[in-house]
Amino acid sequence: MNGSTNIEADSIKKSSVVSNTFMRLLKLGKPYLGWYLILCLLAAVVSLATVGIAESLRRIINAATNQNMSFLISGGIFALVIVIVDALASFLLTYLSGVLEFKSTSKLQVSLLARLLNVQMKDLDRYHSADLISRINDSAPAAQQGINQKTIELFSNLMQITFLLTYLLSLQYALTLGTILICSLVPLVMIPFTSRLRSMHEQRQQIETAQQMFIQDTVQGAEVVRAFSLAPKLQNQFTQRVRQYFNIHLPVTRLEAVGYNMPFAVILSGLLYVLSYGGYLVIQGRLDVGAVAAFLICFEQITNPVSKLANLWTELQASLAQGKRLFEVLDLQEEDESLECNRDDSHHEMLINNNQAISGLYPITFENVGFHYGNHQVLTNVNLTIEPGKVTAFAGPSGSGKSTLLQLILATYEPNEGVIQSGKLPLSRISPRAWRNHLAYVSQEPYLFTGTLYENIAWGRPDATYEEIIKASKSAGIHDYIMRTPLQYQTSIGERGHTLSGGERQRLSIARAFVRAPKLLLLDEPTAALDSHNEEIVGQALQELMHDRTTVVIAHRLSTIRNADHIYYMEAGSIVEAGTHLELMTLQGQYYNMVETSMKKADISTPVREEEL
Ligand SMILES: Nc1ncnc2c1ncn2[C@@H]1O[C@H](COP(=O)(O)OP(=O)(O)OP(=O)(O)O)[C@@H](O)[C@H]1O
Repeated sequence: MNGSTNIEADSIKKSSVVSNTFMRLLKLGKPYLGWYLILCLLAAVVSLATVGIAESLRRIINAATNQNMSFLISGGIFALVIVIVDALASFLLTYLSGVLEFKSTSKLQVSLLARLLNVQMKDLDRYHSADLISRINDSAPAAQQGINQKTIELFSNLMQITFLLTYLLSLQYALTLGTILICSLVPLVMIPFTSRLRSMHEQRQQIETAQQMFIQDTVQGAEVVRAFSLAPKLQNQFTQRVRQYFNIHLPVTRLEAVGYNMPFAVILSGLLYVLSYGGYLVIQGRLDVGAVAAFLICFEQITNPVSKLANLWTELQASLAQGKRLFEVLDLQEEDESLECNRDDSHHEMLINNNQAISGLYPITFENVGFHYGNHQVLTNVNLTIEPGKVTAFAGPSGSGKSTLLQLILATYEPNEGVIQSGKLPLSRISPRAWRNHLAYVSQEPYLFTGTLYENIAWGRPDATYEEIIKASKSAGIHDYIMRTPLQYQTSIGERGHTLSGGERQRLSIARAFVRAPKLLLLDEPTAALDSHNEEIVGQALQELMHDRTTVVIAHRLSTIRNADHIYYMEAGSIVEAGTHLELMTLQGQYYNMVETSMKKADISTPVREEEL
């Protein structure tokens, strides 16, 4: 009993999701109502022309049968006019449909990407990048076409059926009724296939996306694949995935093949009916030969849209499946939408507060901050202050939560407990976009975009002048290198900057931070992955960048930590020690142990480092 109630509730939920998706797909077409109107008008002209062609055929055949030359000529002229009108309207219909399809799809893709760029990071974390790419590249066009193309098709098919049947009724009542009966069987034979196809389309899409993710991971991890000789294993895995895809694709193709072809059996029996019953009516003297020919033409012209209508339903299932994927992303909340604004805040007040808060004049404070990724508690009861104009460093073992803390300052994630404030204003009430406009972030592994060296620096501040870009790259110590490349600032750096060394990539990202001239600088140990030579060059650039600027730095290198104004030492998501380097060394606690261990290591590898400390 309980089980059947659950099944019923499930199916009600599913059908409401389907109807909801359908209604939302329809709404996507709202801005293009004018286009639809023109296209429907053209579709109506094409449908009328089809009737005109059947009628001209009837006239020509009857004129020939009755050996009437003047009727033959007028029938020919009538046919010619109809053919010209039909050709013109068909051309315009196809062309304008294509333009509309491009316009509407690209607009949808743009808004989908805009949404992805602004959603909360915790939501983005749930998706694989290949899945998101496929939602933009595949789901958006398929869902949009399900509305644009299919709405026009639906209208033009219905129109064609109506005009043709009206014309046939005017020719012979009984023969037309039989035709209608046979035609109505076409969609009926499709019904058993449609609902099964919808769920199978969804499954197939999921497997397709998983395959794309696999390919993307394999291609991006090409170096590791080669280094660990993973090719045979991955090939094997991919073969299994292809087989899995085949296992779902095969029944879908079989169902589609039966579903699409069933109507043709009905159509053939219909033609047989028109020929035999029409022939009988001619013998009886109740119909002329030209009318039978017109009936044959019209029957073919009616069954075509009728079977298209039936297929339309099947195709709509695929569009609905894609629409569901599309709306899932479009429904994700944007960062600014989650801003905590109460009714007393006027927009103006918020702006003033924001500007004050992000002016870099106020300390950033954490009060009892806690954070978890899903169920994984990463930060617990964190209390700290980041003083303006000073360098605050975070040290601690790997996994203690330093990068996560930096992400909270970046407002990439929101704390689950406690509050982070800039001055007196909680970060949760500042627009993340406005907040980030005034800060720069340099990570351990800088992300570079496909493009030129110039473009990659300019991402720091797209409106920067050429001189500012040069100055920034000089400060970051990358200018000389750039000038040695073949096209200098216009040299392309390949996908994610793979043509550059680690040090060059890092200096480029520091130049990006320089050009931004941020009020708040966040550094996630940018020298951690560099050798000692590069570390020195990048280190000098960083010292200049940090000068007189509120800086938060995650430091593994002792040289970076030692120079900080204030140090927080973290363990297992909590701050266990805080103070200056000297204070913490005097304390002889965890920080002291870390320094001692590092010095011993440095002693073995590079004696110079000992002097640094
Ligand atoms: N996006 C994420 N989703 C889930 N868990 C995460 C995510 N990012 C980090 N973690 C987990 O949070 C914990 C803290 O990670 P975090 O990167 O903040 O530590 P860290 O101190 O910066 O480490 P490291 O010094 O090695 O960079 C780790 O256990 C990590 O596995």
